[in-house]
Amino acid sequence: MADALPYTDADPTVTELLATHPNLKMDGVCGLMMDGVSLTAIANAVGTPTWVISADTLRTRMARLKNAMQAAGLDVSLHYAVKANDHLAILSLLGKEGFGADIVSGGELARALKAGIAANKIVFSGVGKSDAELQEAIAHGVGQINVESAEELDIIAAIAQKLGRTATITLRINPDVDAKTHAKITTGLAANKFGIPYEEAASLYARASTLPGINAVGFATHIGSQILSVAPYRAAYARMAELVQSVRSQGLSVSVMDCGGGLGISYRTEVEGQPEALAGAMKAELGHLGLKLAIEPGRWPIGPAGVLLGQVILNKARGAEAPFYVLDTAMNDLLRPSMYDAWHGIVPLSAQDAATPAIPAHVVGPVCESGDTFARDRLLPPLQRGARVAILDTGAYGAVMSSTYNSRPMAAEVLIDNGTWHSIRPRQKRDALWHTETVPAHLTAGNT
Ligand SMILES: Cc1ncc(COP(=O)(O)O)c(C=O)c1O
Ligand SMILES: N[C@@H](CCCC[NH3+])C(=O)O
Repeated sequence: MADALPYTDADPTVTELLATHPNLKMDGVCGLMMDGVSLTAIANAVGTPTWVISADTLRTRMARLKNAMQAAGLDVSLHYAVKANDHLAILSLLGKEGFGADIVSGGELARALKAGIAANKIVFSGVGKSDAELQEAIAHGVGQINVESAEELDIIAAIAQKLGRTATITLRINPDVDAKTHAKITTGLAANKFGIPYEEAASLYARASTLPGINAVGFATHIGSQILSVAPYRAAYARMAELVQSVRSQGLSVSVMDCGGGLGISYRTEVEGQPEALAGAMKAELGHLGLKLAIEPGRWPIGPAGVLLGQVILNKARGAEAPFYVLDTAMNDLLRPSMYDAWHGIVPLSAQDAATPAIPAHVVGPVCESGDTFARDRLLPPLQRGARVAILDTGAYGAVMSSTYNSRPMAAEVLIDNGTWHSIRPRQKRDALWHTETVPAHLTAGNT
């Protein structure tokens, strides 16, 4: 991993994008294929917008993370960050492979348990856990709760005692390290809401070690997301190592270090974060301490496993200006471009379209917001009404961040596993948009 963000201004071509996405191939006849399955065939069968996830990609990337840790000689448990993509099929797949889960809410706890992930393989993170969520987690016997504040520690101790249980905890420490990522997804700076201030960590750990209802086993840190450089990880882990040593010198026992998630992927021309480099940083800074380590990857394993299929509703020409390609998918489906100005590759499904010389265009959705823009001045072939595209790297923080804004139903979801595709969520029906809403009797139609 390079230590400077390796962005360039030049956008990758379709050929370059396909070269960095081994699960995608352009077939001269069938068009864009994922794991040997025609994405056009899927769009024909279920319509658009549709999320498509490659199970093989997810398995391969989780295996690479695991192997990287093992090759470094580290004892590391992998807890997939459920927030990245919480579909039951995904969690079931990961549960079957023996992975644990990192959760941040009662909803994610329920999903992970429903998918068959054992409670003792679940880590409960999250800056604000309600009493009800903590009770549920402790009653189910989750493996570890990452405590975010002194206040929360006392709340957990009280709930555990009331339930007659002992809660195994780590303290999540804010190491005040800049992860050099987007400001909205950096979490390890003192100004961020996450974690316990580094300076308070040792004394709070000493207190936690004496609290009834609490089994304090160590520390956790998570400095942000889409991290491309290894340097911030090393800086954070070095600080955590110092903390472990200082706490141990007080005679306290520390056996666990949860190293968080955050490894970044290549959306545009970035060099993606390398699991082997992450393992190297963990080994260099923490390897000598005899700790049981954990990581919580979300984006890295599943981001590149997914695409979002959309169709051009209109090619809105504007004379000499770049045209607007208005898709049938929008910011209510994929929020990342509107929220973070995120860059996602856009590839036509038709080989013929993909081979046509590109012109600059703006790719937008139909939602009534100018921010509903997937790409500005993107070099793309002229795309006519009805042309279909795949928006790349949408497996993480895609479907999970969707809404029904503008009364747009939730998109369909498909999983490709071992060369066969499965519908894993039908497109939401129109009347499901309001099926939980009630209208007071005096407002119903016909009432004057
Ligand atoms: C505590 C915690 N762990 C893990 C993750 C997963 O991060 P990522 O998807 O970047 O790997 C997050 C999200 O940033 C998080 O807040
Ligand atoms: N939602 C963010 C990542 C947040 C990570 C969770 N702490 C994204 O799409 O990049």
